[in-house]
Amino acid sequence: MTTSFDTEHGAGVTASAPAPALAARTRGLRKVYRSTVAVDQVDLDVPEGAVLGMLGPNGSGKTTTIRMLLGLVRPTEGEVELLGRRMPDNAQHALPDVGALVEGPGFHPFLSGRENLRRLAAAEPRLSTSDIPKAVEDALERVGLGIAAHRRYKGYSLGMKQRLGLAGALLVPRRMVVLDEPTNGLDPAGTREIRTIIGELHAEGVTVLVSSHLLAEVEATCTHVAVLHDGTVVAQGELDELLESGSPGLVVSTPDGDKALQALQSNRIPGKLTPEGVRADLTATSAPQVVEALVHAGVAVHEVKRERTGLEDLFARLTQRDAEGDRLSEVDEVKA
Ligand SMILES: Nc1ncnc2c1ncn2[C@@H]1O[C@H](COP(=O)(O)OP(=O)(O)OP(=O)(O)O)[C@@H](O)[C@H]1O
Repeated sequence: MTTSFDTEHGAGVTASAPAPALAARTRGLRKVYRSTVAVDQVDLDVPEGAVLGMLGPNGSGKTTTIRMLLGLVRPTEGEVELLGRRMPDNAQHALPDVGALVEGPGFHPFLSGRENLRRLAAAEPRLSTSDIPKAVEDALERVGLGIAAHRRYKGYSLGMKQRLGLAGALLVPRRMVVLDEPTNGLDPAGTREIRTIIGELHAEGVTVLVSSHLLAEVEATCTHVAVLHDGTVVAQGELDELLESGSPGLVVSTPDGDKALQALQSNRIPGKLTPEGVRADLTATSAPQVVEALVHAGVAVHEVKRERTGLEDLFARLTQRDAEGDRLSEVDEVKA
């Protein structure tokens, strides 16, 4: 896929297949803090309507990337486009459509959650004064903070602070919501609620960018993933494709296991018997070729599925510090 940077409209120009519309993207993004390279050569694509999970070890550059996307930090080099607008110069046009929960939202410690949210709501260009009370109550309810809304922010637990930050992001309908570690400090019930809210936003067509350390959460909630390591993106794309790319195996359910294995062998496809049928190795062949070989041999194929690795395996392999060569070859595979 070839892309170009169209600052006015945000649409990628392709020579061949049409590019997916992108809610956010970066090209050659780099941020250097004195001697620390926090982010380097990051080309991130966040497709419209996706729930993209940004994963990476501590210090891999997730927060810095998010802050540059939102115009909170100016890149040392590179370009950022958010909802078709160049950032940070067009922040005032892009940001009203973007709800964000980033580290350390500036809430006032001696005001209640509700009062803090009202102050935030007053600064929302899309909210009229008369709509503020309802918008605030709706957002508090949505994040499960209704009962504690009268209490001072100062006395909130970390999880309650996270919920209030999330309420601020959801004060008005958004085209995109950016959540930096939203489950930080939340108990399992709170984590489940965040998952539900992300699911609701996705169903409404809102693009969600969420950074997380919780791989299981990302696997359960995200359609897309970007893995960062040492400030660079080592893999990105659809979650299913990334998971499948790590395991070149096809699991075939069939009552004719022996016949299937024979068919694989006569087509020089490595395979083995499994309880449900056979597993064909896809290192040197494709899934359609396996199916064709089996069907041609008269094997009753009931079900075919690619083997998937867990996100945890994929993440470990991509971010392994002592396996640079392996990591790079896998990235090529993933991007191919
Ligand atoms: N304001 C800053 N000044 C100096 N160095 C910074 C600053 N912000 C980030 N860094 C450094 O940049 C690197 C990337 O940090 P960043 O917070 O973006 O990573 P992260 O992936 O979000 O980490 P975590 O998962 O721990 O939140 C780290 O080495 C960090 O110490």
